[in-house]
Amino acid sequence: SSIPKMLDFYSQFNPSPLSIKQFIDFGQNACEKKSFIFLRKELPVRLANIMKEIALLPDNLLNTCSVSQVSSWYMKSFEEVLEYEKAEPTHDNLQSFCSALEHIRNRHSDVVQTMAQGVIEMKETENGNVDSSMETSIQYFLDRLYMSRISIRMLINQHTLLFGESMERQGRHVGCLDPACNISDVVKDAYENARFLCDQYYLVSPALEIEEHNSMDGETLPIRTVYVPSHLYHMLFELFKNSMRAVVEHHDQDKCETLPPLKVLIVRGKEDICVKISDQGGGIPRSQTDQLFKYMYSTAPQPSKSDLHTVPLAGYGYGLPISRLYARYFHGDIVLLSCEGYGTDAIIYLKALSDEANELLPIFNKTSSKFYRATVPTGDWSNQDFSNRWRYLYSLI
Ligand SMILES: N#Cc1c[nH]c2ncccc12
Repeated sequence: SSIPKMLDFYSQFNPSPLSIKQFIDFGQNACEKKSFIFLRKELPVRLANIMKEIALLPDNLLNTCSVSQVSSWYMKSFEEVLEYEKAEPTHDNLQSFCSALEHIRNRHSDVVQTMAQGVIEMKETENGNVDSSMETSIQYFLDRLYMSRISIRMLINQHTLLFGESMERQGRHVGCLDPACNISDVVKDAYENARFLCDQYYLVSPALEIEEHNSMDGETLPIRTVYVPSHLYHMLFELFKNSMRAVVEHHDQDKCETLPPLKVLIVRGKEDICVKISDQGGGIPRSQTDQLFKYMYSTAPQPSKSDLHTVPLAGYGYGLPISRLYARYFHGDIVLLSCEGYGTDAIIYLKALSDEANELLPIFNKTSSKFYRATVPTGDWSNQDFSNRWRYLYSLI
């Protein structure tokens, strides 16, 4: 039957969140047929859910050529997966399913940049005055689009790593998961790479001090957990770049003082694992902290490509909002606590227990579609400026 009918059909189902424990348990004695049977239903469900939401976008964003480009990528991928809806799990079909997934993953590799371009195009058509309710609904949508994309790429990566050509044993790794991820090793890795960029541009960089406390499981060190190292690396690399930039720019060089070091504290608690990066980079005022997580705010007209690699720590780009989505994807978070005039603590929270680390997935339903069409009540807090209406509405969801 037609694609729009299939869209309506599959968008009625809620996505099924998997926990890190389920990913690991399945992957440790993985069965390609079971994975195929699960994915040929779950991928269309997740694709259809987010495609319904793309269709609800404000017209001035939906009609930009960038957003229609992204929408056509999703439509094409949805069709391609549906070709396997009733296919027999023969060796050939399993093999072609795997390459179809790799093809889909490549098709969607530039979704984030293309959406950022769409936001810029929209700002141009609105000649810059985008009201805050528009900003809030774009923030709401992009958070959900990118979270959905993280989850679909996680499913595709697990299947192609476990059953694809690159079958060579990944040591103890299970797909892109490491059952014994050494957190301080990932911290050092991200620090060294951010420091390389910092040295290249500023000729100096702050030192790193790491401290670990394990209040659980016999206080064993180093602290290890089941996680996706590439997700943790992405978050740490982004935070280190911002901390280093703040420290170097806050300390004028001619005094030849050594820069204050970045201090990282890794703590294993009963429920949470925390990775705190403390810098003495002068901090930012409280009024600006949540701006750093905004897609609209951080979509400054992109410096030309040449600038981006010459000024590696320039702008904030989408790094912070997307890093926070990676943390939230398995029910963790990223929080920025700044003391203006002194420095900033950036804390990554992870779930300590893999059976509590469930995927956090957007669900297309009446609530989410209402969000795009709502007329909101007048302010209900004293001297609340009316731009915060959406925040109030958001709090209801
Ligand atoms: N992320 C992050 C940051 C970590 N330290 C910072 N200082 C000023 C502005 C942003 C940051």
